Amino acid sequence: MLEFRDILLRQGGFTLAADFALPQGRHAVIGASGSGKSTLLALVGGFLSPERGRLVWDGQDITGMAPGRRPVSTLFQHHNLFPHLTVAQNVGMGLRPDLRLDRAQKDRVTQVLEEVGLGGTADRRPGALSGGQQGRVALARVLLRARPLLLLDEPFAALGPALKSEMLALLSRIVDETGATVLMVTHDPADARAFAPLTVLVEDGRAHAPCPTGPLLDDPPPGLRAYLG
Ligand SMILES: Nc1ncnc2c1ncn2[C@@H]1O[C@H](COP(=O)(O)OP(=O)(O)OP(=O)(O)O)[C@@H](O)[C@H]1O
Repeated sequence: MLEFRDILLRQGGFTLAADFALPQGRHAVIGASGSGKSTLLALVGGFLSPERGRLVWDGQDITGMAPGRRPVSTLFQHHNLFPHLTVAQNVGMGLRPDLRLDRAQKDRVTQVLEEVGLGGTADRRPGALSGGQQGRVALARVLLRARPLLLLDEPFAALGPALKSEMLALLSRIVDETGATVLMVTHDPADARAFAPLTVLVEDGRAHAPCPTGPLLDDPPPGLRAYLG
């Protein structure tokens, strides 16, 4: 469980407040543009520090912990793949950034590439793959890191609808298998409905406690209604 205990984070003239607990499982993060969704993820990832409050993961205070030491992996919209490395090397970096992988680790890379439907692409470079395949490489790297907290910021926004729903289904399956806790920022209510039983609404600099996705989107509060159109 991830607890936001009386958090206040200041960024320029903007403040983000959060005071709730996030249970294990899949969560969408939804809210108008500029409401603070990416800021919330940056707080959990350790890239921004709160001026007040604590962030607690499974009873451990991680407020001051460096990003690389947190139990967190992040999947960004721009997949941050290294163009000069092969697919297998890009994925292997999830295990060891220096890429000194032993036999068992190399086998795990092969296995996770199979899982995301990329068996046979290990020796290619990202530039030789489609956008959807590149997204899967980034997903494979995140899965291999196997951190219990997964942050996704509009991860599949660039994909077509069919590929996107395929990736969301794959991600849901793997998250359920691993028992991870996920926060996924999305602008698409259909993605939130498909992926996340619970949604964190971010409204005017306040992140609200997660609530059931369907009812929230069926009857959104005025700000969210205006944003969703
Ligand atoms: N580096 C910064 N310095 C000062 N203010 C910032 C900075 N980055 C973002 N902000 C402000 O913080 C607020 C929240 O930004 P954030 O990116 O979290 O919103 P968001 O909900 O993710 O928006 P979007 O949906 O448009 O990506 C915005 O009002 C933005 O102007």
